[in-house]
Amino acid sequence: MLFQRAYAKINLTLDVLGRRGDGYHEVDMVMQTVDLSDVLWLEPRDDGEITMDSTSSSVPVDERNLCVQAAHAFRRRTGFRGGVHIQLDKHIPVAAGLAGGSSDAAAVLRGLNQMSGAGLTLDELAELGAEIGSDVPYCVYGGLAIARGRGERVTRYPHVPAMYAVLLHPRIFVSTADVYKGLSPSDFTDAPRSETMVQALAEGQLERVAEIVHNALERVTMSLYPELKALKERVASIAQRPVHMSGSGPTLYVLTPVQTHAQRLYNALRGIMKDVYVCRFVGGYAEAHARS
Ligand SMILES: C[C@@](CO)(OP(=O)(O)O)[C@H](O)COP(=O)(O)OP(=O)(O)OC[C@H]1O[C@@H](n2ccc(N)nc2=O)[C@H](O)[C@@H]1O
Ligand SMILES: Nc1ncnc2c1ncn2[C@@H]1O[C@H](COP(=O)(O)OP(=O)(O)O)[C@@H](O)[C@H]1O
Repeated sequence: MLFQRAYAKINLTLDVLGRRGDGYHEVDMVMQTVDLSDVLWLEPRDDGEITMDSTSSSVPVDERNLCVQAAHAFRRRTGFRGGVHIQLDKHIPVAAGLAGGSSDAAAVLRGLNQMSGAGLTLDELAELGAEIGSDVPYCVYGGLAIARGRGERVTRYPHVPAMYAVLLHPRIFVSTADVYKGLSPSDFTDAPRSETMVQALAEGQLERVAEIVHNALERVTMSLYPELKALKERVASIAQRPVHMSGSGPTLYVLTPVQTHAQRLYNALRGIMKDVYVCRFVGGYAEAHARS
């Protein structure tokens, strides 16, 4: 049995440069892994089947699951014929803007690479991941990175900022496709903030980071879900710090470089919401099982 951890991400910046002809948007985003994770167990099957189970009833366990899609994509790419049963212990909220599904898919790619001995590089796994979803290539690497294109062009930064994020997941279901559809040209920019963000993180200007955070999708998500806007204002008044949204939402987060501040904030926010998490920024996945 093989064990893989699949971490959540938050978007520290998310700029949209414009709409493309293929139904996607050209984006430029700073992604950061946080230590909220799903756990996957991969068990070889003698009959060559791909099957899965999940602790969460909110995700399908058939071909719609990104884990199953990743296993098929891996077999197509490598010719690996082995079967696998995937046990998914789900802890990352679903459809939350935290890339839980993409991260699970990336974990299956890394896990099958190890199990099969196929020896694909992380770059090759990331390229394969793009067939499954825009965020999967980033999730193959994890850590701090800028993702461009539709998300699949990833530049990694080895730096791990000493930062905490308090995440809040209001139980609202958000469709990523609907949010992108709601963008208008006034949401687009030619001047993405990603380089500025990465520089501030590298220079340890952690208090500046919260000022640079930007998410072009926030206007749309907040207009689709006015209750989220109200919640954000309430959280800001409790936290006395800026509150941000990850990805297409609805997860909100507050950043602080001080662990005791994060813990205090967690205690205060638990009074108004059930799904609150104190997370630390973490680096990328070890490359031990892939050629470099
Ligand atoms: C918004 C982001 C930010 O990190 O994350 P989440 O909120 O999903 O975590 C991503 O761009 C989401 O990536 P992901 O969830 O992998 O998207 P995909 O499955 O590839 O696409 C879902 C749908 O979103 C739209 N889409 C996605 C990516 C992109 N660059 N432009 C788009 O317009 C398309 O309509 C697409 O059909
Ligand atoms: N392993 C998985 N975990 C979570 N969601 C999954 C998974 N496989 C497929 N999905 C589907 O993908 C959609 C987006 O899920 P998720 O990746 O959690 O959100 P987001 O893209 O907002 O970060 C959901 O509608 C869910 O049903």
